[in-house]
Amino acid sequence: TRSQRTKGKNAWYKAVIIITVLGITAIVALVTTAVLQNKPLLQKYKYGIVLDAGSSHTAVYIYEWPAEKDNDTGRVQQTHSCKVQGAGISSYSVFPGQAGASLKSCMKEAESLIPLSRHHETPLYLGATAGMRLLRMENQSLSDQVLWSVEEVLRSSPFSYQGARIITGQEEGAFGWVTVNYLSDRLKQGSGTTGALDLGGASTQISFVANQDVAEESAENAVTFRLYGNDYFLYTHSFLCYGKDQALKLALAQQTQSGDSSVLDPCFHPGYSVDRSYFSVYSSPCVMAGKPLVSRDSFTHVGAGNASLCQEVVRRIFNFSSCSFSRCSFNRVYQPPLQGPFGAFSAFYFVMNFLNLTSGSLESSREKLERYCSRPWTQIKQQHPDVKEKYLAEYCFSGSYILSLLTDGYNFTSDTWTDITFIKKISGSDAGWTLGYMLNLTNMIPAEAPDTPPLPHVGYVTLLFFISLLLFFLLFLCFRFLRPRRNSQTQMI
Ligand SMILES: Nc1ccn([C@@H]2O[C@H](COP(=O)(O)OP(=O)(O)OP(=O)(O)O)[C@@H](O)[C@H]2O)c(=O)n1
Ligand SMILES: [Ca+2]
Repeated sequence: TRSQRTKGKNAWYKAVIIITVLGITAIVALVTTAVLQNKPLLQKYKYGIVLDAGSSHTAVYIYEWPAEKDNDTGRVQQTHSCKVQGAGISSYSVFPGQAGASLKSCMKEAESLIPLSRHHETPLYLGATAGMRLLRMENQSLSDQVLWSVEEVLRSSPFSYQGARIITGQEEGAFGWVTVNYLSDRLKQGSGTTGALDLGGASTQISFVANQDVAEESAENAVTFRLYGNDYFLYTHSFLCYGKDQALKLALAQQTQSGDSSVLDPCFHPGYSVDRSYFSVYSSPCVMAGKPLVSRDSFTHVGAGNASLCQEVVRRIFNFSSCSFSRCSFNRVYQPPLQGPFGAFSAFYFVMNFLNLTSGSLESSREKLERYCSRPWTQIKQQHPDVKEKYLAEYCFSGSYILSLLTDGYNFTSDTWTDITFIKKISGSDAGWTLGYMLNLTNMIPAEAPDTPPLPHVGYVTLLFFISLLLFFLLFLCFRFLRPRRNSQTQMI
């Protein structure tokens, strides 16, 4: 009976070892499967191209996103941008047929960057902004010819051409807002959003979430979006002619009304002196005031370098005289109370970054600008030999214009000034309307929140591991309690 007992014990030990080994193998296999199952496969990408045909230049943006996750927020990003040589497409009004040719080298670059197999399914859009809006106002036939010319070139590319059009100021403002909030991952979370401030050469846009009254008070400034299951009521406005190049023309037109042979301009550095033609100032449809009735064709533009006087000059290009709404920004345009924070991009960034004014209080920005504007033109040129003279000469004006637009125009104060962040890129993608425009046209932001599994992946694997461990332990306990009873019975016999 003793050998019987030892035999039984040995068999029992063998069973325990086999069960332990099998149990551990099963747990390891289970967890490995759970981990591997969700491991991303070799990443494949899809692509989209948007051409931003601005008033001062055209840029080609290439976006990419993981092929199997079309609807996932934050997944679309800019992989490349190409700056088209020369001025914006609206400047080809003299030879409209040549507008398309200017895009060719950037389009070739896009062909070489996007994998061949994806070319035919890559959507391609062109959106033109304020420069083309102004050309259309002046001469619709010329603006049509420019669009046909770019269309011809884009159609002949291997990509899936989706159209070239002049987008509205409302779209430009609203999609800039979508871009900024998509890139900062604020949409899916449903948390607070960021307003968007865009300054171009010919127009400027302001967009922020306001309450639903906007639609009642001024329907043309209201845009609603339903994104990831959240409703957003946006206020947006685009001021045509208030981009920084057109604003400079407005300011110069104000100062040349007397028709004098020279103008002492506080917005340019002391020692700056350039001959300008009256035509170059008054040729834009933005300049309402007529060209003064003088026989001379040009005037001498002389700098006086005084930022506070410049702000007074600039303030005169806004009309604050009347408002038929509860409140206005300027030019009789409705604007609800500001709701921050704000991201200010494109020329807001270029200019403020150049002037080192991207941080600090409104007062310190004013002081710094005052010092910068008063510096002699020769000194400024010496300090920045590689900046184009045309750009360099205008930074004092542009800085003063931006301060005046944001404070006198949009009503930012010393307190709310710090709500504004001057930005160029967010997570590697340029801030601007193009990304939002593409996301919208490709339906890449769903109206409803996508269904997500109740547990995150790590939680799921951990839970699975502990449940298997528990089962294994229970099995082990069963064996342990079964054995002694059978043994004692044998002993009694
Ligand atoms: N490094 C740079 C790049 C551009 N600019 C100027 O910034 C202004 C606006 O540029 P941008 O935002 O590119 O305007 P566009 O998109 O061309 O114009 P719009 O949006 O009005 O059509 C232009 O006067 C341009 O000359 C600048 O000062 N410094
Ligand atoms: Ca622009």
